[in-house]
Amino acid sequence: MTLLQLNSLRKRYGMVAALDGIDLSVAAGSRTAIVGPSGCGKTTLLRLVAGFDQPDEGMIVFGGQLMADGSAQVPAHKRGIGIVAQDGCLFPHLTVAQNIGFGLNAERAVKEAKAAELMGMVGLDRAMLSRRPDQLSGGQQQRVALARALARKPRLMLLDEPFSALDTGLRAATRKAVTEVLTAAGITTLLVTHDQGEALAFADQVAVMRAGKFAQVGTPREVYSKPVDPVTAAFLGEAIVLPAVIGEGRAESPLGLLPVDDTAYRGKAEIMLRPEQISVTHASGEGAPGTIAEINFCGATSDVRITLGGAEAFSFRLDIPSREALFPGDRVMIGVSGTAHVFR
Ligand SMILES: Nc1ncnc2c1ncn2[C@@H]1O[C@H](COP(=O)(O)OP(=O)(O)OP(=O)(O)O)[C@@H](O)[C@H]1O
Repeated sequence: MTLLQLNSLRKRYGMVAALDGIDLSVAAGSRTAIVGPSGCGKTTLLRLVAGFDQPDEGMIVFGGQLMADGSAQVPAHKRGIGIVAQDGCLFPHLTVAQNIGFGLNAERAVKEAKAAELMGMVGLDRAMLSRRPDQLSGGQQQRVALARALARKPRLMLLDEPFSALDTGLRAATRKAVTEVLTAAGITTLLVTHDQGEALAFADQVAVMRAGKFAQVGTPREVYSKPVDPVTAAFLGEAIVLPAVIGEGRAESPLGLLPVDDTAYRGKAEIMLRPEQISVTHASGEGAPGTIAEINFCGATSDVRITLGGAEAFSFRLDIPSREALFPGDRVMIGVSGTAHVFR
């Protein structure tokens, strides 16, 4: 069942088309991530869904009800949508308990009991209920912000880069905890992030955004393994893109003859491989010949640039395990596993 439907949404700020025709279906109970570079329109989209701003054109339907269609608009507080922003936006002068209970229409004792229950849900010690936000770590503040949003029992939760202010380890742990809480509560979630890894790890549907449009919408595996174009491919991770001639399910490429994922296509095209498909060994192994043009030791892995067939035009960069001692000028063999993706 579709909980949220966006049709041809457009929003301009003066000359800037912040949203330029957005279509999206969000299934009830699912997790969708919207990922894209800074300024592509992610926050604008969340603001429109939350009801903080109005689309110029297009339609937002939530739970079968029209929320906005360019002229009419259901106000934010009547939508039943929760939001957690980048910095949590907790009220600094209120305690954790007061923050969580804020805006709840209930007696004090009921609010306090609710706050205590939600602290358990988001994995925080109830002893923190009497603290103020500045007495909590960044990760703890984000969990309180989530508890506050959960208190209103939203049907849809919007997360606007809620982990970006946290350092790497805490970020992954907080993301996992938040995902578990939302899944257990069965709350449909829309996450906005500029972090590809976060989007792929979090969501069952990923929408890749570029200049106010969705370049691609699909499962994490689809968008990662079958990106629509080289720009989308590079945005979602390291991509090795090479020219090729395709025919009968195979590509003639600078890396030799490779099986491709598009068996119908014939002719010239670019192909893409992900680095985990590539192995590099000393010249005695099997594969296509190449030369190490550059190598930078980074500990467990080394960043190498490899040229194929002596042509700079066919060079690519790759992180490889550092266990093999390789040096500039070394001849290597490059093995490929799996299929190459064809950009038609
Ligand atoms: N209130 C506004 N007035 C004018 N321009 C705006 C306004 N809000 C957003 N924009 C512009 O609209 C575009 C999209 O902005 P938005 O904040 O949605 O991007 P974003 O993808 O969320 O970026 P970031 O990842 O940096 O937060 C940008 O070019 C931005 O400068």
